[in-house]
Amino acid sequence: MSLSRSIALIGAPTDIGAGHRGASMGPEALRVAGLAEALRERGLEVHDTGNLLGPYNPWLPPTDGYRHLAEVVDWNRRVMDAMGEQLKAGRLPILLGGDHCLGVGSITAVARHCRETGKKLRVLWLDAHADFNTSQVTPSGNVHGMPVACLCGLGPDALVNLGGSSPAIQPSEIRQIGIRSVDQGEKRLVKEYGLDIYDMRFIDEFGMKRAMEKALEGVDADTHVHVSFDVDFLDPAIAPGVGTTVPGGPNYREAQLVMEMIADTGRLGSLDIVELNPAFDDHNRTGLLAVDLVESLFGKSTLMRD
Ligand SMILES: NC(=[NH2+])NCCC[C@H](N)C(=O)O
Ligand SMILES: [Mn+2]
Ligand SMILES: [Mn+2]
Repeated sequence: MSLSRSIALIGAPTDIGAGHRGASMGPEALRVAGLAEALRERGLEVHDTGNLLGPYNPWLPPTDGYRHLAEVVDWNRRVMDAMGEQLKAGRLPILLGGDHCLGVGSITAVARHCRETGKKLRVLWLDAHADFNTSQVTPSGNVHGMPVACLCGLGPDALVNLGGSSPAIQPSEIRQIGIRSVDQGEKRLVKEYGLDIYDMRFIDEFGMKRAMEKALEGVDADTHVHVSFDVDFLDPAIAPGVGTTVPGGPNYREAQLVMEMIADTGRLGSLDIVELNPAFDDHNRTGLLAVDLVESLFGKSTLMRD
């Protein structure tokens, strides 16, 4: 990655797709944890574009299998437009979520940018969850459990067709890492769509190094790598500040290795940092950890390599 590359921070302060309130405070927690300063320290130019404005969370129960679908669509349109604008300007956009439903807008923009520029797309989905539910099988109606399905063409028309062509991505363009909570009906869909998943069982058996080697296989000079970093990917012992904790996630060293191996490809083109929920955090500990990991993602490595 060339160090002159400029970065755009895009705040999307909403918890519209989540089952707990508070991810709306994520962008500010990341700023307070020093995200922009840390990236500048790495020699990168950082433009904080501020926060997008979108509908408030009416906090209603789901209807027809979705909670707040209209508002979710509205937020995702804004995210898609903002990400698209920065990609067009040649900047590397970082979405500061916000809950993970925003991955639809973010990755739809990235996929379109790849089509327009003739790049291959590799999405690395770092998460405890597969986020492949539909309104038929969701246990919650929360759209943050559905973005990967929507991106693959399975979901409500307004999200599936957000960028005007469906599906936004092929299942073969995504790799999921750290997965350890997949709902019953979701499991069936994930198999049917042939998602490439490096779950905690794989990581236990073969190690994070092997999982990442596999996840990065085929990434070359023509590849745009998008990282969708759901902070609940991390073990809750080190990252309590999320709404949907699942025990048994990657520890600090494993998470660092993930980020370092992605950095080593030099192909990082865009990033989501989502699901950080300060209402569940302890003195912004999880926000600080997220910033620390993002530094590694942008090439802050061991003393040996610097
Ligand atoms: N992005 C997330 N944190 N997703 C959590 C999803 C939890 C659960 N699978 C659901 O669909 O409700
Ligand atoms: Mn997620
Ligand atoms: Mn998750």
